[in-house]
Amino acid sequence: MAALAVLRRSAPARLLSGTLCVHSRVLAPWRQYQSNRHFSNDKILVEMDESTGVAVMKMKNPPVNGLSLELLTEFSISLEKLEIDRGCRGLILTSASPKVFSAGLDITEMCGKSAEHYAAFWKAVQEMWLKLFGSNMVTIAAINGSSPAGGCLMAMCCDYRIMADSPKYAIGLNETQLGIVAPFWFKDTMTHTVGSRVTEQSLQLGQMYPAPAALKFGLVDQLVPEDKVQITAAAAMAQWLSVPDHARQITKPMIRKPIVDRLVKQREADIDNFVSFISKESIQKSLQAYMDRLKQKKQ
Ligand SMILES: CC/C=C\C/C=C\CCCC/C=C/C(=O)SCCNC(=O)CCNC(=O)[C@H](O)C(C)(C)COP(=O)(O)OP(=O)(O)OC[C@H]1O[C@@H](n2cnc3c(N)ncnc32)[C@H](O)[C@@H]1OP(=O)(O)O
Repeated sequence: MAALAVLRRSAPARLLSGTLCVHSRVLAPWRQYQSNRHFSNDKILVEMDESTGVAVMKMKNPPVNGLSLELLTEFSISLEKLEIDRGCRGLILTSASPKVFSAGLDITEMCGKSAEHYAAFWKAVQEMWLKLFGSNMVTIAAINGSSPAGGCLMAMCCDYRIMADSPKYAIGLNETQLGIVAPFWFKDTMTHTVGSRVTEQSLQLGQMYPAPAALKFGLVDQLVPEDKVQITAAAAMAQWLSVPDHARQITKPMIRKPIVDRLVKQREADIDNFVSFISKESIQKSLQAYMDRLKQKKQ
C-alpha cells in the first residue's frame, strides 16, 4: 500500500516537471473547506464525494464561462489541491451554466491590455493546460454545452469526453476564425485526441463541429441527452476507476509526458511569442472586430 501511495504522489510531479507555480497576483483565498468537502471560490466550485473519491469541478463564470485570469488561477489552485489529496482519484470537469461548457479564453483579457498583463494571462493558460493534461487523476469532461477554442482545449485535456447530444452545441478549435493562431501545444493536444489529418484541416479552417459530427471522428467519446450528461460521467468514472490506480498512473504519462515536456522546455519563449503576437495592432483589430460581431449577433 505504501508503494502505491508513493506512486500516487510522485507521478504527477514527474509528469508536470516542476510546474506547480501559479501567478500570485489574483490568488483568491479559499473561502472555506467544509467537512462535507465542498469548496468554492468565485469562479470554481468543487464537490468532493469521499465515498467514491470523485470530485466534480464546475466552472462558474457567467454568462459563458470565459476563461479569465481569475478563473484560470482558481482552476489551477483547485486542481493542485485535488491532485495532492489522497482521497481523490477522479475529476469530472463541467460547467455550472447551462448551454455553455466554456466559451474559451476570455477575449477581453487579450484586448487593449499591457504586455505584463498578456504575459501573466498566458502563463495562467499554460498552467491550466500543464495541470489538466498532466493530471494523475482520471479526468472526464462532462460537456454540457458549447465548447469553442480554450473550452475545447480543456475538454481534450481530459481522458474521456461526454457531450450533450444536441446539434445546437458545437466544439472545436476555432482560433483562425478570430484571426489568431492556436499555439503548438493546442495543436499537440488535438493531434493527440483525433490524429494529424483531422487536426490539420480543423485548425486551418477553425472548424466548430456540432456534437453529432464531433462524435463521428472522436473529438468526443459519447453523446447523451443533456439531462444525462452528469450521471453518465459518474458511471464512466466508476468504470475508469475500476482499473488499479498504479497501473493506470504509470500508463498515462507514457503517452502524455513527451507532449507536456515540449511546452515545459519552452514556456518562456512561448509566453514571449504570445505577447508579441497578441500585441500587434492587426491582431488587436481582428479580436475587436470579432467581439463586435459577437455583440451584434444579439441585436
Ligand atoms: C504563432 C502563434 C503563437 C502564439 C499564440 C498566439 C495567439 C493566441 C492564441 C490564443 C488562443 C485562443 C483561444 C481562445 O479560446 S479564443 C476565444 C474563442 N472563443 C470563441 O470564439 C467563442 C465566442 N463565443 C461564442 O461563440 C458564444 O458566445 C457561445 C459560447 C457559443 C455562447 O453563445 P450565447 O449563449 O448565444 O452567448 P453570447 O454569444 O450572446 O455571449 C454572451 C456574452 O458573452 C460574451 N462572450 C462570448 N464569448 C466570449 C469570450 N470568449 N470572451 C469574452 N466574452 C465572450 C459575448 O460577447 C456576450 O457579451 P455581451 O456583453 O454582449 O453580453
